[in-house]
Amino acid sequence: MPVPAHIRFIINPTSGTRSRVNVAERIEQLLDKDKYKHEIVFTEYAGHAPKLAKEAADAGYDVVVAVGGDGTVNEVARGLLHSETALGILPKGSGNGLARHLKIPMSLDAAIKTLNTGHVATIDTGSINNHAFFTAAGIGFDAYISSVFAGNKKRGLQTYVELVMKEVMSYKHMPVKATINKKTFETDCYVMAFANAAQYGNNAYIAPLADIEDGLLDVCLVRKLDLVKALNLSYCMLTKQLASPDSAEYFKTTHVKVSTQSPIMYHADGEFLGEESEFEVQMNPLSLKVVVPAGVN
Ligand SMILES: Nc1ncnc2c1ncn2[C@@H]1O[C@H](COP(=O)(O)OP(=O)(O)OP(=O)(O)O)[C@@H](O)[C@H]1O
Repeated sequence: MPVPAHIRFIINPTSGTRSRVNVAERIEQLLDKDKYKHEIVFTEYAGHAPKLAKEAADAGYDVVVAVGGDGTVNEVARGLLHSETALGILPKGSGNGLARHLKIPMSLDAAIKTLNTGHVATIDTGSINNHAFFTAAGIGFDAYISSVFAGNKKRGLQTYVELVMKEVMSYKHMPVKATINKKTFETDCYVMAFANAAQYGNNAYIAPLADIEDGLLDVCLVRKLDLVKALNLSYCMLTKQLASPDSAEYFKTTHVKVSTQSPIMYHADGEFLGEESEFEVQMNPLSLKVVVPAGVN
C-alpha cells in the first residue's frame, strides 16, 4: 500500500460571506483517507497563515490547502514559495482569482474531490517591492479600490461592484515613469496591473492572454479613463477579450520598474499594501507547486 501524503488544511474562519457550511466536517467526509493523512488548523489572526504554511513546508508536508479567499491563498502560498510542498485551494472568497484560473471548482465538495483526483503542476509567481503575488498586483485605481474595500465592513461581489461604480469616474490618473522591456517612457497611469493569472477573480479578465507557466508577467496599462473607455474595458474584461488599444495597452515582460513624483497606492492579490513612489515588479518563474484538477496542465 502506498504511504498516504501529508496534507494540512489552513482555514481562515473569517473569509467568505455566504455559507455557514462546516468545512472541516466536509473535509472529514470527502477527503480520500487512503491518499491523505490530514490535519486541519484555523488561522487566529491576519498574517497567521504564512507561518502555519511555512511550518508545514519545513516539516515536509506534501500539500497545504488554503481555505479562504485570495487573501488567504496569498498568505498560504507565501509560506510555500520555492518549497516542494504543493498549494491546494478550497475557494471560499468572493473573487477566487487563482482558483478560477487553475480551473479549481467553486463548489466546496467538488474542490475537495479535486484534491483526491488532481495532480501537481508548477506555476510562476510575481513580486511587487518584494511582496509576493500569485494572481495579480497593481498600482493606481485597483489598489485604491482595495484600500477602500479593506476598510469596508460589508464584503462580497456586490459591495465590490458598487464601490467600483461609485469611484471609477472620480479617480484621477497620475504621471509615472515606467521601464518595461528595457524601454523607459513617461505616461499617465490610471491603473497599471501586473498579471500572473489571466483574471482578477469573478471571471474579470485583466490579462486574457496570461499564461501562468510562461515565466512572463502580463502588464495592462490604462493611461486615462473616460466613460467610453470604461465601458469598453469592462465589456472586454467580462468577455475575456483584449480592450481596444486606445483603452488599454498590454505588455509581456519579466521585470517592470515604475517611479512617480508623489506616492501611489499598490496592492498584491487585492490586499492593499500602502503607497510608494518606486516600484520593482518581478517574475519568479515556476516557483510554486499547486494541486490542479486532472486534465489541467
Ligand atoms: N483568524 C483571522 N482573523 C482575522 N483576519 C484573518 C484571520 N485569518 C485571516 N485573516 C485575514 O482575512 C483577510 C481576508 O481573507 P480572504 O481574502 O481570504 O477572505 P475574503 O476577504 O472573504 O475573500 P475575498 O477577498 O475573495 O472577498 C486576509 O487579509 C487575512 O489576513
